[in-house]
Amino acid sequence: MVSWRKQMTLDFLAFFWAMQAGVGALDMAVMKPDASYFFATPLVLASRASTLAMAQAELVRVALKPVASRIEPFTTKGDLILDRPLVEVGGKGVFIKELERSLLAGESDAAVHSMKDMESDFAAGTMIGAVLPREDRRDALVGSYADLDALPDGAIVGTSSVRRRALLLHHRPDLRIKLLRGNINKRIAKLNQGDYDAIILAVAGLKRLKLSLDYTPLDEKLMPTAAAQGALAVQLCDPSLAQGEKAIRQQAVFDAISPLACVNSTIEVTAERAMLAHLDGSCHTPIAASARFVDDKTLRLDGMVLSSDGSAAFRRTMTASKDEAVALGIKVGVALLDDAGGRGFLA
Ligand SMILES: NCc1[nH]cc(CCC(=O)O)c1CC(=O)O
Repeated sequence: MVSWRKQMTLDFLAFFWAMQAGVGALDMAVMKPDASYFFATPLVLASRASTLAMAQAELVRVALKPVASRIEPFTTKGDLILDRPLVEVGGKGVFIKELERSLLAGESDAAVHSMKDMESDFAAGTMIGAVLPREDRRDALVGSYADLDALPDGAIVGTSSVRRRALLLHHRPDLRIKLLRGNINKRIAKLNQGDYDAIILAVAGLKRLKLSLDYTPLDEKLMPTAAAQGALAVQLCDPSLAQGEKAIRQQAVFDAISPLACVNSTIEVTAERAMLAHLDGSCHTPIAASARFVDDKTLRLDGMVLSSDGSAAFRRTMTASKDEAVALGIKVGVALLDDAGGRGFLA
């Protein structure tokens, strides 16, 4: 097998020869071997070790073909501490930091994340190489009840998300919300044991794990979703900051990852995350942000902030050109803060 470095040289020589001989761009495209030649060793995808994270990383691995890649699992702090709400363990970053460390240390080439779990600012020197086509973003009511209205008085509902808790209590103050952490299979096992009447999980996770169980996707009018829910992000080192051989490999990684991007999903999550960043990226505050295209050029962003017990809630919907996703996110964020009477509302 020809090493990728030697192949680079050969490719350059071929290009040089083609320039000299006046071969057209079309012929060059045909001469160019497939992207997998860059990797003497396969592209290493870092993932959390949970079953959902591994299934998501596998989606990226398959999408990357013909570039050869393998998945390297990492156990994160968020996976180890399961008896406390995420906000107490250190917020969303607990799922991400170990993967970022592996990227920066050169142990992995790219990291696959649920974008919902990424803070607004990630490790310096890294970037989002691609946001994949988004899965169904809705929350699901899992269990034998067909809808929130069908839950009996005082029913015990499992979730550890401050947003889901606040929204549930907003609609049904009688419900008893009980902490539920751990990977999806453990959560479902706890439901089946009878610890809860129902639990809330993301539809995206259930679909990606191909779990066949009873669930009802919840209407987004009642349960607006978290920023970037259902979106997968691939994070990598910014190749423009590297030097020498590292830069060559990081550029090859970038070139392999960037075609996986879905433009519309990227624009949606950009608006949602801009709103979240303007309000509070810490996930202490219940915040929903969900953007959708209303036509080819126009984006509508639905944003909501609630008090943690759901008794107070503010919601705004605005539209803007798809080229102004960040401005739209900030505009909705500003309006919500104004409605809520300022930053004092954010816990
Ligand atoms: N914090 C856990 C988490 N992060 C992303 C998902 C679901 C997959 C997605 O939103 O893409 C989940 C599980 C859940 O909310 O049920």
